[in-house]
Amino acid sequence: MSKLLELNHVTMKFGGLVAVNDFDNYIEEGEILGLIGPNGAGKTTVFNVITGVYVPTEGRIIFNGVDITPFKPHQITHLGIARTFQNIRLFEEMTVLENVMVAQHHELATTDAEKLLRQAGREPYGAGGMWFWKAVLRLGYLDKEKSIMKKSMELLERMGLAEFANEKASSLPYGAQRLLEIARALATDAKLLLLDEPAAGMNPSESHDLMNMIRKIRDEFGVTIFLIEHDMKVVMGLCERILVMDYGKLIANGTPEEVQKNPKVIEAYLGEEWQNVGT
Ligand SMILES: Nc1ncnc2c1ncn2[C@@H]1O[C@H](COP(=O)(O)OP(=O)(O)OP(=O)(O)O)[C@@H](O)[C@H]1O
Repeated sequence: MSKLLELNHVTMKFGGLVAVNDFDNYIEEGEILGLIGPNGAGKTTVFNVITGVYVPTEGRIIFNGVDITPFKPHQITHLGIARTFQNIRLFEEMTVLENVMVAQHHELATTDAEKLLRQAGREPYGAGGMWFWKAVLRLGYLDKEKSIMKKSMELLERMGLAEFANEKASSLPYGAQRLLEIARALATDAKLLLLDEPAAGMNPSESHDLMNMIRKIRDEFGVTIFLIEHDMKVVMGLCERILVMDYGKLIANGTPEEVQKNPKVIEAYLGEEWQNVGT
């Protein structure tokens, strides 16, 4: 297997606070990799430096052989890294289908529509610009719209969300909203999917379905998965390898079995209660 993403001695400081401290690891192509650790350990900051939200203070990030360290978020999305967030970030007023269609905005943006909107002084994807995309999607204003709609419907079908296509995103059950976020990320043709606490707020049956869906996405879409998760049943049952962070530092790297037995991990994070979880 080849390395899809490498983090080479990455450090991220916010003033005096070292949120990520000399993080040195990699993600193999096709892997389902977990990132765990206590609150404030630096997990989301790792996602933020990978996706270009922050440029790391030190170190390099290599994706598919390309040094993406200084790249802007939209460039990184374009190269094939997509993410979901801890708190669901859907366009609530749009339908499920429209949410997936808008996520392909880098395709829409190849037309003059975005330029037009910028000239008019409006942010294309901010609240003010949303009316515009809604109109574009509804009216079939752009030539590409039909193929984007077809691709979006196929994606919804594969994710088991097709029955909700014309419902408002906010009307979906919670677990389905989380799946819709993943569908949106996949719509960008991502090679690497970063999932920030995908099982947060899910009941046991929803998180069980989520695990199956994530495996299916990896197998059928050929996507590599890197996920942050506090639900140990999900992490231990799903991930092939797990990285553990504490106070910005990587303290362990191994299979679920290895990580569960690691005394440093038990002390920093897992404690006693995880032992009831099993694998
Ligand atoms: N933009 C920022 N400015 C200043 N400090 C920040 C910033 N982003 C994160 N931090 C700090 O960096 C540390 C790591 O935060 P981070 O959100 O990465 O942790 P986490 O492991 O994802 O935690 P959780 O499990 O609670 O989501 C925290 O102390 C946080 O307050």
